[in-house]
Amino acid sequence: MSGRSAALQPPSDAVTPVRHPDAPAPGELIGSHYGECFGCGDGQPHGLHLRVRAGEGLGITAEFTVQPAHQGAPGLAHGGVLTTALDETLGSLNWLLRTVAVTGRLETDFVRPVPVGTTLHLAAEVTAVAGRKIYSTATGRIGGPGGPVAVRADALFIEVKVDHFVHHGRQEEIRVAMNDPDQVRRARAFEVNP
Ligand SMILES: CCCCCCCCCCCCCC(=O)SCCNC(=O)CCNC(=O)[C@H](O)C(C)(C)COP(=O)(O)OP(=O)(O)OC[C@H]1O[C@@H](n2cnc3c(N)ncnc32)[C@H](O)[C@@H]1OP(=O)(O)O
Repeated sequence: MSGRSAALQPPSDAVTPVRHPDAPAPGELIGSHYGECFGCGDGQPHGLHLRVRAGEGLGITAEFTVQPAHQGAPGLAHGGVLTTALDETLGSLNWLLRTVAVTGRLETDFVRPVPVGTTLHLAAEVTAVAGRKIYSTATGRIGGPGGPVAVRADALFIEVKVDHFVHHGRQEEIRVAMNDPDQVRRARAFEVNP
């Protein structure tokens, strides 16, 4: 059983967005947007260390292997961790639009249990854009990229300015990020008009 709420249905004036000409090439590994990110950063020992690749059009793929630190029930991935993997994959679609956006709404269907040690093969795509609202969908499969769906999600991301993070983030981390030229470059890479 699945279904998305009305808030995740694109309005009638939504359009199909265009892949940004400077988006990473299909097949290119998309680096982490922030080293301390729980989803994609290398700086989090128990993070997901998600590896994301740009796909064709408005799609991307990603992989994440469930570790013992990600358990909910014995030997099984925690649902919140699986949702994080979907959220991070969907968030990486920002790179294809070169837009900065944050998750506004995310609805997950848990279809099959995912044991520890399993590699989750994720695929996500942007489906529509209406003003600042970006609609997207993702699946996570087990046993290979063509294997059965274990989780799927629909999401609404809302475009924000980089200032969103500077204003809301704890100053300690913001200061470190702003003093890191690589981090500033990565943040600016999301923006169409830096
Ligand atoms: C320096 C370092 C930089 C690093 C960069 C890394 C970036 C990558 C990060 C990726 C990390 C991975 C991902 C993560 O983990 S992102 C982290 C998790 N997400 C957040 O923390 C977001 C928290 N929420 C907010 O900040 C605000 O609520 C936002 C910004 C989202 C909207 O507040 P804002 O005041 O700006 O806008 P608005 O309220 O006028 O709404 C605008 C439109 O949107 C519609 N709407 C809004 N919410 C919802 C909803 N829940 N359901 C349905 N609709 C919703 C709303 O009806 C309106 O529609 P319309 O009236 O126009 O039709």
